Amino acid sequence: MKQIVVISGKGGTGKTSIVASFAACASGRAVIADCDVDAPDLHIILNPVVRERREFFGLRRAFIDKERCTECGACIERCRFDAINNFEVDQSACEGCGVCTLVCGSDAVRMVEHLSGYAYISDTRYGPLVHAEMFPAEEASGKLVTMVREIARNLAESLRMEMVLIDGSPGIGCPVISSLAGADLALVVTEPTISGVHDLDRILDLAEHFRIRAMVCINRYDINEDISKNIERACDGRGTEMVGRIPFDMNVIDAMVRGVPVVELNTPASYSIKQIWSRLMTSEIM
Ligand SMILES: Nc1ncnc2c1ncn2[C@@H]1O[C@H](COP(=O)(O)OP(=O)(O)OP(=O)(O)O)[C@@H](O)[C@H]1O
Ligand code: SF4
Ligand code: SF4
Repeated sequence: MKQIVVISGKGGTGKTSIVASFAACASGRAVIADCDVDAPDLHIILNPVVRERREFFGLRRAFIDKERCTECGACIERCRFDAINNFEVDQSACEGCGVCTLVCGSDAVRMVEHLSGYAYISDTRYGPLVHAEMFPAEEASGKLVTMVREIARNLAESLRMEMVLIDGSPGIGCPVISSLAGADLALVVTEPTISGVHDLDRILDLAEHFRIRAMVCINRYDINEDISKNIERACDGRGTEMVGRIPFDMNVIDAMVRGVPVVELNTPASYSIKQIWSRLMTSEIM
């Protein structure tokens, strides 16, 4: 069973449109995992029917037992996040570091689990989808990504699916590291803008660091063909394979509004996406 992750250095490059199309291409052969847990939107195109919900416990938070607290102030002094005021922990400021439990000589602080979101296993017309929601102001999205990936991997194994197809988080922070780790192949989606070029470099460095084979595609390549050529040269220079160029195509937006993967329509973008999929499937890693 192989794990393919689609990532991008920045949001809005077209990652979700591409993963939804790949889901259609892989229909019945893949478990799909939406690891963009901070802003999940794959469900908009895949219209999942939820089958199972699992609780997600993020960071543990501190609680002070007023009965035991001697009001010595040691925890207030040592909390780096100024989360303790008037011998009470402000739950939205507590980062769960646990320092207060270590400095309290009266055993008055407890670290308590709390519900931070849910992971879901759903059915879609292309196969199972594992997705998640984080409650507002919650943190630990990297941990939730790890949970989504673990559920997806176990599901793929039990259903004897060929692959897990992962819609990764954008950026290069903790959630994207959790999306990438242990993947067999990463497709990096970029676009021909200055920030796109800069972010591409950072995300390729990250994939290289984890020794994950990365390939690149340029979405909306024709909005600036000069920058697209620069991206191609940069990939050449790094020895990274450029697997495709997707043109700007209003049908992609239309498909998203209609809730269908664009590959289900006959359009210039869908043709390019199918070609990219074929290249991924014929890569020696698969
Ligand atoms: N080739 C294209 N031509 C025209 N519009 C496109 C193309 N690819 C994507 N779009 C549009 O760009 C927007 C962003 O695409 P999408 O949501 O797939 O990107 P994303 O990288 O997953 O974004 P996010 O980081 O917000 O999840 C959407 O409105 C989508 O319809
Ligand atoms: S767990 Fe850390 S952040 Fe939270 S109150 Fe204690 S010291 Fe502060
Ligand atoms: S360190 Fe313990 S006893 Fe001292 S103020 Fe904090 S909770 Fe209370």
